[in-house]
Amino acid sequence: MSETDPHIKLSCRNLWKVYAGEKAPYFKSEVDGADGPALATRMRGDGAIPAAADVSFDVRIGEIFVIMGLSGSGKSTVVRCLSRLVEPTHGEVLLDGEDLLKKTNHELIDIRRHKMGMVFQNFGLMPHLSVFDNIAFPLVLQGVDKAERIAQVRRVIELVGLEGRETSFPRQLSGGQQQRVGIARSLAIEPELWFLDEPFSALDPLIRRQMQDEFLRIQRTLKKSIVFITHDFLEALRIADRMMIMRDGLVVQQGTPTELITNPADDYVAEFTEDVPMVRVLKARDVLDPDQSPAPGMAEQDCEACVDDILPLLSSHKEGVVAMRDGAPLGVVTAASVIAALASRDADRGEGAAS
Ligand SMILES: Nc1ncnc2c1ncn2[C@@H]1O[C@H](COP(=O)(O)OP(=O)(O)OP(=O)(O)O)[C@@H](O)[C@H]1O
Repeated sequence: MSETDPHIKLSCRNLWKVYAGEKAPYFKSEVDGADGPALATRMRGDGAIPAAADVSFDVRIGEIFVIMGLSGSGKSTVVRCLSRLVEPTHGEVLLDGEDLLKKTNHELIDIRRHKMGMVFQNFGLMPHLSVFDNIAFPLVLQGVDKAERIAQVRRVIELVGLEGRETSFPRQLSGGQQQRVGIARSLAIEPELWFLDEPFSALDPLIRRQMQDEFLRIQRTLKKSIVFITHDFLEALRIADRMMIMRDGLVVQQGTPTELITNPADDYVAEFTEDVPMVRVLKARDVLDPDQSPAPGMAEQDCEACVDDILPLLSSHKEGVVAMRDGAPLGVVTAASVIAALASRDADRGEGAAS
């Protein structure tokens, strides 16, 4: 059972959120063991909105779990249900095996204040407070004493690279800087669970990419358990350990970004992934020629490296690059082996989407 699995931080089980439920009430007995898609269709027919319909997934400790889907597919609803900012209609949300839906309001506030960090697309900063005070705010709510507060705010300001801007007000900062404040503020309480709802979508592409790098750097240090919403598959590809695609409140597919790209469940998933360049998906281990033996002096690269990262090496090492796993050669990547693999994967992808 997932709730006893020590690797799982958060487990969302058969979660439903039905809006307009007062017009068309749906009770526990109806959703228990129901066929999610069929019941969601019936609800819509009755004028209700099943914004989350039988949603189940796990977030493992230290992983980045990405939720994607078109506008209105239910991503924000699900994430808000995880912290009960939106009250679920039915289901279980297990944090370290304990059901948040069974907590009292008082217990919930305490869990949110001490265990959950949230970052939103519109930054959500308080305009009348300085950078320092914005970041300190959740610590004030927690009742952390002044000396500890100052030390902690300084720590997170350094972590996100905002030294020197402590006395600025949000209006004096660029979008990227404002989001750094949002990130620092959410990290100040050292949350175990970190929810990010399209945190970078308001930023221009260059800053967005820098912020993704920063985010990954911070995550390598802090190893939080993260739920991250995005519209952008390339962003998901860069950051996700695993991901989930939603449509009309339902989960369409879950897997690693590579699994979704190479084996999309349907056309909806395939459309999200169609612009993704395969050189950023395929790894050395996917494109090597296992029959070619490494020659002495050949360049080496880890078998998990992206083709995108190997191509520059291949241009200066025409004889090929040895793909290594745990210090042993797996095979040789050559220009010909890369081209052959790309051609066959593109063909597979075409078939997957068409079927
Ligand atoms: N308070 C509410 N009352 C009624 N319906 C709502 C409410 N909040 C959300 N919905 C509906 O629930 C569905 C899912 O909305 P949600 O905001 O979760 O989608 P989303 O995937 O996060 O969209 P976006 O990417 O645009 O933020 C939509 O049909 C929306 O209109």
